[in-house]
Amino acid sequence: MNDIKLALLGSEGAGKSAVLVRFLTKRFIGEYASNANSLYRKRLSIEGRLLHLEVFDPCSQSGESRCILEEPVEWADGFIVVYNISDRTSFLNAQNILCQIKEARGESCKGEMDKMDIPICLVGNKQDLCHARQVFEEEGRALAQEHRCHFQEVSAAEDYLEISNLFTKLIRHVMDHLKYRADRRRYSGSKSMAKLINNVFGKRRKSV
Ligand SMILES: Nc1nc2c(ncn2[C@@H]2O[C@H](COP(=O)(O)OP(=O)(O)OP(=O)(O)O)[C@@H](O)[C@H]2O)c(=O)[nH]1
Repeated sequence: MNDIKLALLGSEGAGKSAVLVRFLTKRFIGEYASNANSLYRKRLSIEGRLLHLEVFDPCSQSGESRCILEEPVEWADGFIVVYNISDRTSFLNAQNILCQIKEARGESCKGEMDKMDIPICLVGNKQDLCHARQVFEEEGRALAQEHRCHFQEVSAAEDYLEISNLFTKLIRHVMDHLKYRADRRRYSGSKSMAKLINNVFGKRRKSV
């Protein structure tokens, strides 16, 4: 069984827990405990493969500080960065978080990236509050393009299908990313083994 680890990041009140609870239970409760870090587990099957999903929903009550990010960025295979479309500050914070993920993973914020990008989905939540919109959908899409990540506007209060689809898309990307990294490790491992064999036996073979 494959283990997939996701982390939800974003400003306080952006709706991280609401998005996650919607995905896990199909429900919108309205109020969510936000004074502790939570780790949710779910078993699911994608493309016939049984997966063990873990999602980290960090407590963000202590503000927008960098230290909240450090643990989940190290731990997670993929990220859901949530902002509230009716709160521009949360969008600016999402922008910072995207940069911090890239920096922590050793990639420049906007520069050329690896062929296989870090699996991230930027989510503009609270789409039902479009009368109070402070962030245009195009801005979210442009930010996602700049960081080469998925993008989706949703309403945890009203949608299930879009939220479920975005999780599925991200999990598929994580599966591809993990496979890509494992293949690269295997390839560089066999390359250094070939080099070692060459170093040990290569010269002797020449002199025979
Ligand atoms: N109208 C509307 N309200 C939402 C939506 N999603 C979440 N909320 C409300 O926004 C508030 C914050 O939601 P949470 O899910 O607790 O947000 P959070 O990002 O987990 O917050 P912290 O745990 O404090 O970081 C709650 O009152 C939710 O009911 C949405 O899609 N639409």
